[in-house]
Order: sequence, then C-alpha cells, then structure tokens
Amino acid sequence: MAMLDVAQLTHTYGAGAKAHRALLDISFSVRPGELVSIVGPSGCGKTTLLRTMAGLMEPSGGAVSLEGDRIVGVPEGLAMVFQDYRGSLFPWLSVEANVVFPLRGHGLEKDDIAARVRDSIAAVGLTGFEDRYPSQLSGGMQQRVAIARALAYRPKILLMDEPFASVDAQTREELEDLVLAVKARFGMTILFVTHDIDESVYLADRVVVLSKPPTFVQTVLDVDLPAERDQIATKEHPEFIRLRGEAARLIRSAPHGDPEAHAAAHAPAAA
Ligand SMILES: Nc1ncnc2c1ncn2[C@@H]1O[C@H](COP(=O)(O)OP(=O)(O)OP(=O)(O)O)[C@@H](O)[C@H]1O
Repeated sequence: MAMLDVAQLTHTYGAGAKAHRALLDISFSVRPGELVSIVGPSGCGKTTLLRTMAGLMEPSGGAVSLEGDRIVGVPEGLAMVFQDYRGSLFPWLSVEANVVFPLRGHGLEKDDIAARVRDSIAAVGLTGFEDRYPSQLSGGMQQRVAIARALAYRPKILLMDEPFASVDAQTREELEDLVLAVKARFGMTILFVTHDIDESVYLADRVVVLSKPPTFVQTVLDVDLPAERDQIATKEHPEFIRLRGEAARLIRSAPHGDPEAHAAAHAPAAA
C-alpha cells in the first residue's frame, strides 16, 4: 500500500466569476521509504497542494490518504519542515527544548523522549549545541534543528516545503546530503517540494513534474541512479544529466491545464 496517496485532487479558490481553478487533477503516490520530489513552474500550486496534504485546507475534490486513511484535518503521522526556519523554531527555547516540544502530550516515557531527542540531534550533527538558542545558530544549523525536531517525532511521512531555499549553496548541498542520510538511517518516507530541478533529481527516487495552473501532473520521472548519491559523481552521471534536461524542458514548456479537454477526457461514455 502507498504511504501517501493523492487521488484526483482538485482545488478552486473563490466562486462564480471570481473562481480561480488552481488544481485541475493531481494524482500520484509515495511508497514507504521513498523520497518523491515535486517540481513545477512558478505559481503551479505547490503551496495549495502541500496545504491540502497537510490537512490544513480542504480540497474542492479528490482525496489525500495516509496509509489508506483519508486526511481530514492535520494527521498525527505527518511532520513538516518549511523554508522559513526562523518562523518555525521557537526563539525562546533551546535547541533541545525545540526538539522536545512536539513530543509532549503523547504519553511517551521520559526515557524514550530523552533517547529520541539525543538520537535526532546526533543524526543532524548538532550534538554539543543542545543548550544554544536559535539566534545563536547559523541558518543551516537552524534548519538542522527543524529536521531533528521532525525526526524525533518519528512521522510516517515528512513533508519538506522548499526547505533549503534560504541557505547558501554549500550549506544547501550539506543539508541535501543530510536528508539522504536520515532517509537511509530511519527508513523515512519524504515528499520534497522544490523549485530547484537539480535538487529534485539528486534527492529523489521519483520526480513529479507539474504543469501551469490549472495544474495537472505532466509526468512522473523514475530516477534510475545509484542509491548512494554524491554531489559531484551523481551530477556527472549521464542519467542525472538526462533527467535534469527532461525535467527542465517540461517545466520551461509547461502547458496550462485545459478544464474542457480534461472534462471531455473524463466524461462517462455515452450510452
Ligand atoms: N487564496 C487564494 N485565492 C485565489 N487564488 C489563489 C489563492 N492562493 C493561491 N491562488 C492562486 O492559485 C495558484 C496556485 O498558487 P500556489 O500559491 O499554490 O502556487 P505555488 O506553486 O506555491 O506558487 P510559488 O511558485 O509562487 O511558490 C496561483 O495561480 C495563485 O495565484
């Protein structure tokens, strides 16, 4: 069974003459232990899609399911890491207290919480920084804290919304490799939204390429690259070069969804 299943998702903002159809028909799934990335042209509806998947917004049609259960409201087994790490960490709490925060109130034993927190902070390379406050850390380190917090929660799926868009290029590469390391170590299932085509291919098992709004899935690319990725060797691999070229061409020439053609294609056959 898919960990996350997005089935014929549609969304229209407003109604009547002011209606704006954002999502025309989005269907894809994420298997357990897989990293699926989502790329598309600017304004293609990535935020709308993420908000729907996180249960923060009800779609106009279709459904999102987590392990077969339809998502209505924010589901238990889901954690998110956002681009804006400044807004997502509590500035008045230490690194450790930030990581502990979402574990409170779940009936976990003290020892279990302590072990999860220690393990997650170690996994993101921040052992020794437990007592620091977010303002005492670089942007990349703050994003590591956000990742540690999500790891400690042990979600079924981790949604990452352009998480590295605000850090410098070198830090970005380090954080990408950190995501791959924690995915391997914790068998994490990850949905990764990005504007960066290289990043989408480098990290993923599959890449979902979206159209312009009203948005549909143009294609899903299988990333047939060795599981062990390397910032230099993988990006020189002929298959990486082919895939990034294909994704770039699809995004550059992305069409808008055509509601009439879509309705005709999905109309029931005439009797
Ligand atoms: N509240 C709203 N009311 C009306 N239209 C909206 C609303 N929010 C988004 N839209 C429109 O829906 C479409 C998808 O918007 P969304 O913000 O989901 O795209 P995005 O891919 O996240 O954008 P970006 O590439 O800028 O991050 C856009 O055409 C946008 O203008």
